Amino acid sequence: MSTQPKIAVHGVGKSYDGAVVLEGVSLDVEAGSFCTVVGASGCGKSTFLRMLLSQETPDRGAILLDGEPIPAEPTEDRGIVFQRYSVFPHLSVEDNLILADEFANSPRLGRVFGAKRRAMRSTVDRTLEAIGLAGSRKSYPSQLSGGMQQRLAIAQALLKKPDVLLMDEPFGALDPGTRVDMHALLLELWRERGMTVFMVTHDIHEAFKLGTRVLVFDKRRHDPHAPQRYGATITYDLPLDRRETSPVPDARDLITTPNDT
Ligand SMILES: Nc1ncnc2c1ncn2[C@@H]1O[C@H](COP(=O)(O)OP(=O)(O)OP(=O)(O)O)[C@@H](O)[C@H]1O
Repeated sequence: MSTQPKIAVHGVGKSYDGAVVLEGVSLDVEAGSFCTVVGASGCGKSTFLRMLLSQETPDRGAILLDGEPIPAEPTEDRGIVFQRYSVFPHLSVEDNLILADEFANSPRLGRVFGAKRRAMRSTVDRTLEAIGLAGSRKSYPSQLSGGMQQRLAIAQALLKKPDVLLMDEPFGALDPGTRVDMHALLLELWRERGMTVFMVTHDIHEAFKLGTRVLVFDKRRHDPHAPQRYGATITYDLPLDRRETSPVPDARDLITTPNDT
């Protein structure tokens, strides 16, 4: 069995206009991991995610995907879900999912026919049931609640069957009840598909509930006279045994503030 990590990050750093955002970020992630990413606002979590998607390039260091340098452009095998719904407003619920599935099955043409099309219809039907939108299949996104739109966005990303799913606060705008439903759906699909997931969240309980590994981003060094001099890195990398209920630490013990140093 190969022990090659799915994603390997070696000494990655990133600055914007002279301000260091990330420095010395290194980690190996095995396929099928569910990494949750937490840290103070503005510490570079989204920047890190955008680098994994190739929407952003590191200034230094390297990122490897399956042992090879990560492709320079975003690719279909790396799906992304943002906090705000990224669905097509001019397509119905059903057509949004059909389009995602067509691209997964025929990335060049975006169209499938015959038996493949019938199989795709049944996948879309099952997905509509799973996300509780079967009764709204003909509705347009503007006719759905925020929670329903976000469920559609997540289902759309999952139907593309990405190898690596990148999620930036995907549940941030949802009410607590819908959040719990979406957690269950995401965990079910993650287990079924064996995807490698990175999810940024501000909710430490969500991080510990969903993750098999919690990554805490924070600054190791602070210069009070030049706050932009140092960037954040991974200060805690906490593997979780999901068979046990791990106690959730107090976030204040994990994330320091400049006054702590
Ligand atoms: N394209 C860009 N150009 C200039 N500065 C940027 C750019 N993208 C991010 N930044 C800066 O980098 C820093 C980190 O931003 P990032 O969005 O990665 O943080 P974050 O940890 O995800 O924050 P939040 O939790 O508030 O979403 C911020 O100071 C931000 O202003």
